[in-house]
Amino acid sequence: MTKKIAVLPGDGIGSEIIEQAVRVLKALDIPLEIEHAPVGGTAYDLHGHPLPPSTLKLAQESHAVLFGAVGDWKYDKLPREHRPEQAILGLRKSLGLFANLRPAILYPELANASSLKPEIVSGLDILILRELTGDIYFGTPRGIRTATDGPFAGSKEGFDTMRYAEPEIRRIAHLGFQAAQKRSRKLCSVDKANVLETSQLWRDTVIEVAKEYPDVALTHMYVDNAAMQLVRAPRDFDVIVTGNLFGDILSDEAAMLTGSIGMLPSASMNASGQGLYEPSHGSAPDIAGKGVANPLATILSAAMLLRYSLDHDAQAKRIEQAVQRVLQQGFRTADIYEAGMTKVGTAAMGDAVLKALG
Ligand SMILES: NC(=O)c1ccc[n+]([C@@H]2O[C@H](COP(=O)([O-])OP(=O)(O)OC[C@H]3O[C@@H](n4cnc5c(N)ncnc54)[C@H](O)[C@@H]3O)[C@@H](O)[C@H]2O)c1
Ligand SMILES: CC(C)[C@H](C(=O)O)[C@@H](O)C(=O)O
Ligand SMILES: [Mg+2]
Repeated sequence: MTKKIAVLPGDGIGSEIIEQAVRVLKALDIPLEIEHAPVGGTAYDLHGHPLPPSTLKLAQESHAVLFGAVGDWKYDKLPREHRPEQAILGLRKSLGLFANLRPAILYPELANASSLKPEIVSGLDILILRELTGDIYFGTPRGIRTATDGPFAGSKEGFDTMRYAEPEIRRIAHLGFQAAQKRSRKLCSVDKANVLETSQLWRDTVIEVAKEYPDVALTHMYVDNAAMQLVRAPRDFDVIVTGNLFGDILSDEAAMLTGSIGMLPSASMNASGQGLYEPSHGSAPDIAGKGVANPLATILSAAMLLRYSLDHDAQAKRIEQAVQRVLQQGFRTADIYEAGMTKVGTAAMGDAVLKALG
């Protein structure tokens, strides 16, 4: 049966990197119906909304969404609901994409590109499981108001609400334990339970859920320590489960262990297996339009799409092996370049992956 894929390139480098991932998908001989739609600032300019109803409808009707990136500094002065980032947040919330998988894997060929020394990072393979539809990202009330008490009464104050419901923590915790069972049976839950009530409930709930997974070794770590341990001894981690905000920050940190944020793919899944696949990075306005962005995180996200939403594990592996092959052949975009390698732009990296598919 032909599967429908919604392709939402977005802003900045979004269209450059998505183009390469779509070329790879089309080269696989899998019957796919691929439909593009505008999102983010691009959609705001066209339709006055970063997530137009037609784009949301396409995403809802598709088996999977392949997403580029959204955002540009030029929209920073818009009211929040019109900003490009609301598109990705809106898609996550509307599609119920609560589980965000961000695998940080160091390809051996990039050992010198990592921000850490090869002896600390070689063989790195960790999975950050980030809860994606709760936390301070979506909690209400939020806003900017005049403070009525405290030393700053009378001044403007910004406020947000961090919140997690117990079932919300429970469902991501289950996925964390199940992911750990398929790997090395180690799960580290990251929170800030020494300060935050939300985190206390998080920790208590994860401990409850752990009773159903006696074969998994559960540890807990405060997020500040986790940020430190990730650069001190990253291989001590296997699966990390954490909330939306901490997961956002820790996954960018983990990306640099793999050589570049341009290497970190992601899958965001809902309860019925529908997924949105996107690189973990943003629209990179500083390099947009120059043809130099690394498309590999997006190409690897397309591999995750095949694995998790279309059940084409063999084709997913084919892409992952092709990526490894181009790295072995010495092709490097600027972000992972080192002397002696062949520096290529976005499209030439796409060409190399296509060729390496075999
Ligand atoms: N899911 C998303 O769409 C998403 C994710 C993160 C940030 N953003 C948005 O993107 C915009 C820019 O944010 P930012 O600068 O903080 O983060 P960013 O991830 O866009 O860029 C951070 C740095 O990484 C580099 N970089 C990112 N992707 C790269 C790639 N594929 N190849 C080579 N270098 C790459 C950039 O050039 C920049 O120097 C903002 O509007 C932000 O809100 C969107
Ligand atoms: C653009 C922004 C809303 C998004 C997030 O914070 O989740 C991004 O940083 C990410 O990691 O996907
Ligand atoms: Mg982020």
